[in-house]
Amino acid sequence: MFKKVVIAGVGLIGGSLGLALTKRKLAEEVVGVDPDQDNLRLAVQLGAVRRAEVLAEAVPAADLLILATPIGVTLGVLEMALPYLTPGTVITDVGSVKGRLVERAEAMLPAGVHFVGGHPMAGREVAGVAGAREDLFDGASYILTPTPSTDAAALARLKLLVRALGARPVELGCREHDGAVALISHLPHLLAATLVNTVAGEHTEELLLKLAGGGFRDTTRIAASNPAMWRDILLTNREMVLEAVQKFRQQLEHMEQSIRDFNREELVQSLERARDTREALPENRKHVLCEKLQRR
Ligand SMILES: NC(=O)C1=CN([C@@H]2O[C@H](COP(=O)(O)OP(=O)(O)OC[C@H]3O[C@@H](n4cnc5c(N)ncnc54)[C@H](O)[C@@H]3O)[C@@H](O)[C@H]2O)C=CC1
Ligand SMILES: O=C(O)C(=O)Cc1ccc(O)cc1
Repeated sequence: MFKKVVIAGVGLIGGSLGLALTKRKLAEEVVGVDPDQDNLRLAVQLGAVRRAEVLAEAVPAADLLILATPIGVTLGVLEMALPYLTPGTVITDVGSVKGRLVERAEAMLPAGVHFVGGHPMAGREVAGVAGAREDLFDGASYILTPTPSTDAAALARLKLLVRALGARPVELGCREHDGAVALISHLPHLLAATLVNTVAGEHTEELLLKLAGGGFRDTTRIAASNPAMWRDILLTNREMVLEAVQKFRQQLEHMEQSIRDFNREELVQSLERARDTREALPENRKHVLCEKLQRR
């Protein structure tokens, strides 16, 4: 499918892409670029990349460049790669927030080099290549964010790649993407962290954690994720996250009022609506929700 794939940022997501590309024979060679030498060595050992290179040697022969870095440095890495890019290279990223990234990337690229924004809706609570998994993207949605100037052939190649990873390509505009992930990924993260902190703020914290059963575990699993990554996500998608918080606050206040008023009908209506919506959630989340997988 690809001759040379270069992954800049061989962490959890970059490493998982490297493993999937290699194990599924989707690329002749996968090369890693990362300033963290220990992580890079481990990536080679685990087979996520065949070897490590620096951007200047890796990029010229790349037919696919995947930017899998923290969102704050993605554009900087692309800028550093600019002098080495050759026509025909397709570039994609995996960032959790798009903002103006795609617009800026498109504006800086030379003719014949094509950028298509990407975002796999799959992850784990651990950072670094040590947590990378070949099957991370199996059954997941994988968002692509084409624009009116996106090259149709580059988009088609990335859609094929996404399918070959076992994921389902979903096309969204950047703003639409950021609004959607604010509600279904960023807000849940914020709430999981807030829920844990609510318990952590009690003087009986130790007892409470001892008593906590599946409900607390299930609703707070993602609070164990990488804090630096989530800080970047929440601040980069600030506007959409604040809108989502506002919507959540309205729902919470509605529930609160039903309880205050002893309004049995309204309370059960809210709970029934939530149950029915939750039951209709497509069942494709083995990589995200399956506890067994996390323990492996
Ligand atoms: N962790 C998750 O569950 C998901 C994360 N993402 C996105 O994937 C991206 C990467 O996240 P993770 O893989 O979780 O993080 P990670 O921390 O596991 O990996 C990031 C890697 O980028 C490297 N890096 C930092 N600066 C670099 C530079 N200048 N050049 C090259 N490499 C550099 C780091 O050394 C690290 O190995 C983020 O943009 C995040 O928003 C997307 C979906 C899920
Ligand atoms: O929110 C989730 O479903 C996860 O647990 C994994 C995850 C984290 C960050 C992303 O940008 C996308 C997926």
